[in-house]
Amino acid sequence: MAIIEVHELGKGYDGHTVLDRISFSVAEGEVFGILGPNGAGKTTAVECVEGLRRPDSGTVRVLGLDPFRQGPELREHIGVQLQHTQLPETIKAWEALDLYASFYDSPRDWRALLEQWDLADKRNTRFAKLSGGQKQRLFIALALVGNPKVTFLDELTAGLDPQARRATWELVKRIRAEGVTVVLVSHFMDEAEELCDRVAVLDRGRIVAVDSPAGLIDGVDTEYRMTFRLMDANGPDPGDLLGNLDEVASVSRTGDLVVVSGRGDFATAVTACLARERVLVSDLRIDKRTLDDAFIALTGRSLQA
Ligand SMILES: Nc1ncnc2c1ncn2[C@@H]1O[C@H](COP(=O)(O)OP(=O)(O)OP(=O)(O)O)[C@@H](O)[C@H]1O
Repeated sequence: MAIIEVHELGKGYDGHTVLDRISFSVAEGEVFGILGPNGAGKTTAVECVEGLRRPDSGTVRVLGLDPFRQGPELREHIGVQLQHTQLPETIKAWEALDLYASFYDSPRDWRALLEQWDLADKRNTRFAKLSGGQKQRLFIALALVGNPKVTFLDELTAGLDPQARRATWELVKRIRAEGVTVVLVSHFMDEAEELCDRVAVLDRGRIVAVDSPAGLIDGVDTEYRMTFRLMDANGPDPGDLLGNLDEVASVSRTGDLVVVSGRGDFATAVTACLARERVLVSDLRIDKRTLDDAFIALTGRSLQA
């Protein structure tokens, strides 16, 4: 069952279109990613769905409610972690939870949330004195205190170091395991690949694909990419040698660096050909396609650029 339905949602600022009639739906219980580069319109889209911004056109329904017109009713059932959530520096962890709980008719017991998110010994610690990871867990607890059916997490891991990001991913998996639908806004491919059941790829205000991460990767016409350096830059041209192999889709060269993409028994075919032609190479690396490759295939540019 769809818990969120977005149909032809349009939004612009000062005559400039930011969302160009986007449509997607989110099923109950899934982790749904909205993925795109900075400025693609992700926050605008999600804030229209949360009822925080008024769409110019189209319809949005969350749990059957219109977020803008039925905001107060809807907010009883959603949990939101905004991109730039802040709390007063001196508020204690328990006070923040108690305050947020007071906004809802049937909140969860925040004492249990403190336990669950490993903050029990920090209940009297002021917000400013919490570590980055503890603040992150407190924000998640705050997003869950209203006992939501859907929670929105916007750039949850921006600014965190790799270890803290991975720890946060585990938290998202825990939210999902509790049966809460998660809408995750991110510009990190690896995060979406790890966490999302389905992803909407947003680029310049348009949705260019909605699929599972594996489905998006399958859509890329090549499976592997090999890079290597030529030890003799004046030797035979690798494009001529490799370009005719059935397994090879493309060959590009910049100086002594060669990038070859292909599918099937690609690595064997390429290395056998190089050996046969006595082409010596170094720094050889083979990568399997990732969501980033799918994004490049869909939009013509990298998300990480
Ligand atoms: N309130 C506003 N008034 C005017 N322009 C805005 C407003 N909010 C966003 N924009 C513009 O709309 C575009 C999309 O912004 P939005 O924050 O939705 O993108 P985003 O994909 O979430 O980007 P980021 O990852 O950088 O947050 C940007 O060009 C931004 O400058």
